[in-house]
Amino acid sequence: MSELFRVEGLTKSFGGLAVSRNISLAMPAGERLALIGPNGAGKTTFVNLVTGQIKPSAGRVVLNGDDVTDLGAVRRVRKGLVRTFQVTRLFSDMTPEEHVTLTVLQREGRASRILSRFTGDSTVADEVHGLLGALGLVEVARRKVGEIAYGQQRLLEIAIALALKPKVLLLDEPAAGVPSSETPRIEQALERLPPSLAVLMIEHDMDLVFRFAKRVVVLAAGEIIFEGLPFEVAANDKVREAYLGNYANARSVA
Ligand SMILES: Nc1ncnc2c1ncn2[C@@H]1O[C@H](COP(=O)(O)OP(=O)(O)OP(=O)(O)O)[C@@H](O)[C@H]1O
Repeated sequence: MSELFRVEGLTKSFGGLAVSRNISLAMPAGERLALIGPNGAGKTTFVNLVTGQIKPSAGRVVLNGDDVTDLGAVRRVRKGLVRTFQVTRLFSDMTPEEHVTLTVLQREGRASRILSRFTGDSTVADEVHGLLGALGLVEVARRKVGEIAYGQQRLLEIAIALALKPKVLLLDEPAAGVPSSETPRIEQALERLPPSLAVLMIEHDMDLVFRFAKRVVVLAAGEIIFEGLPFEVAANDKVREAYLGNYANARSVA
């Protein structure tokens, strides 16, 4: 498939610490890419640079042929670059239905009318229902977020991200903090993401990485040290070295 998204020479330092070193990467539509690496490798920083939360000191971010490097995060979202966060950012007193409805209305530029006027809008309601259904959240659609399982909260974040109609979706550890009994639900939801969407997922759970990803990129100390097929990653000496420096247990990349 043809290229949808590309970063070129993305570079960032915090003080004297080089956290992104000349990172270049391209993704076609429909990509399923896992970005892995030891703690502190610069994975979240990479997502922050791509989505405009922070500015690079050098390099470019290109979406659909447009250079978006100078755009802020909100304008990048409108162009289709959407992320989720490592730690949930939801309102515990609101329901999943309200979260997704507000996101759809915001996308449509109608959020100022807020919830009072949307109730009769069956197009919005249908879209919201469809998104919640796709993520398996229909039964909890009208429960307060603070009362639903953490795995469901994480799924809600994906529903919200999808409500923004992304072209490229960056998932920062979608299974982090989720009890193992709930991870199959996350996996199923990831499998059902729209096929044309390009997805980059940061994840430490290697079982999930191997099931999800068609391609794996490994970052260590801000640099790409490996790019290839999932089955190749564990056998790569540079990768083993990078992980073994941080983890006593080689299973992390096995
Ligand atoms: N705003 C910041 N100011 C200074 N240093 C930062 C900032 N953000 C990140 N860092 C540092 O940059 C390095 C990379 O952090 P980052 O969170 O990108 O790594 P990561 O690969 O996502 O790690 P983890 O797997 O633990 O989430 C770390 O050493 C971190 O302390």
